[in-house]
Amino acid sequence: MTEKLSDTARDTVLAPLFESGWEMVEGRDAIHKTFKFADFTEAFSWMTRAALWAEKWDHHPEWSNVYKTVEVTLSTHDVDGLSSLDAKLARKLDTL
Ligand SMILES: C[C@H](O)[C@H](O)[C@H]1CNC2=NC(N)=NC(=O)C2=N1
Repeated sequence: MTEKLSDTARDTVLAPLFESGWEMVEGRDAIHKTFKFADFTEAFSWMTRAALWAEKWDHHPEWSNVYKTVEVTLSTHDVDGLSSLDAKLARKLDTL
């Protein structure tokens, strides 16, 4: 069962993500990061790899792509806020 991140978990789990460019979305319990690539092919192939992880983990990003930029917001809709699944997916997106 997925649960909202506790205050203590937030300190340990979110801190490294903030270091790598993720930030809280204003007015919402969600995190956001802008990913920039060399060109559209790089951006879209990264999205394709990301989509396979999202599907494997049944946890999906809110995202949009314009040319070589991908805007990603992560939140867990089932709990209306951040869960460990968002942190897990964020870490994966940072390494793809
Ligand atoms: C039924 C299915 O498991 C759920 O709707 C999953 C699918 N992907 C999801 N993705 C995200 N980001 N949050 C969810 O709560 C969620 N729930």
